[in-house]
Amino acid sequence: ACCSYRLRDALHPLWQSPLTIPGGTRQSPINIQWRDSVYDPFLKPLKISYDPTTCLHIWNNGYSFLVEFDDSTDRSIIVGGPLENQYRLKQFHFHWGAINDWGSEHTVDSKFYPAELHLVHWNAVEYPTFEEAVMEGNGLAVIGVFLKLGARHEGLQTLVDALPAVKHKDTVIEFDVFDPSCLLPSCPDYWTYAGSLTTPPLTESVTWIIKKKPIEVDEDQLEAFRMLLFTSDGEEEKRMVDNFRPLQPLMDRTVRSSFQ
Ligand SMILES: NS(=O)(=O)c1ccc(C(=O)NCc2ccccc2F)cc1
Ligand SMILES: [Zn+2]
Repeated sequence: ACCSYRLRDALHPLWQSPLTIPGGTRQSPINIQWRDSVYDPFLKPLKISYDPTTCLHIWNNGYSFLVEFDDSTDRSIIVGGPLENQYRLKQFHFHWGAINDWGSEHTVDSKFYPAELHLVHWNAVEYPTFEEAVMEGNGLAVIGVFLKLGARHEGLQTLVDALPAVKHKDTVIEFDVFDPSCLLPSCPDYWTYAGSLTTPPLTESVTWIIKKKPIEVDEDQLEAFRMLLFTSDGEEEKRMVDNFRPLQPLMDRTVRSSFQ
């Protein structure tokens, strides 16, 4: 019974693959224990410059909905913070729950937020393609932003209005102009740690930059996320909710903060 319990526990329904990578030492997401994070005065401010016209389309990939960008040039980049190089924006997506009590991937002092935004960037200075960067320890940089229930977010609304068009898995809609910096909190404070992708292939290639302050969205906007489907048109409908990975062990890692 004990081993089957462990086996059942290790194979998460959403990913069908082991939840912890055998031998993984830097898996994500993690709980950020505020008091255990270490202020690093050498961390630089994160510099973000996105060109809204690099936006391409919104795509339901059966895990989340992604807003993808033209990453063939350095028009939308981040630099500074904990990063040695500049990193190119490739896509952003969200993770959310069936109800407001959970949904984020990272937690802060064991508190879940109802949703979490991930802005995915790759190191185009050192690697020729995203696919190669995904396999390297310093290949990716993902900015995580917590969403909390509150006022309606006008910038998010343009995205929410497009979601009915990507209700089913493998549907895509053109999305010409969008500036993702409108989804970032104004406060510059962040935590950073070395981690991994939170969906397969779970590679340990991500420098995580988690913003301390959440953005506010309203109930209708969260509900719009929850009307998306994991399933393709014609299949038995499964609502796209609870698309977050369980917390992973911190192991021998320190979370640094850019603030005191
Ligand atoms: N939730 S997250 O950690 O921010 C995350 C970010 C990006 C991916 C991704 O690009 N997967 C597809 C993929 C495509 C090509 C090569 C490798 C890949 F993982 C997965 C998870
Ligand atoms: Zn993600």
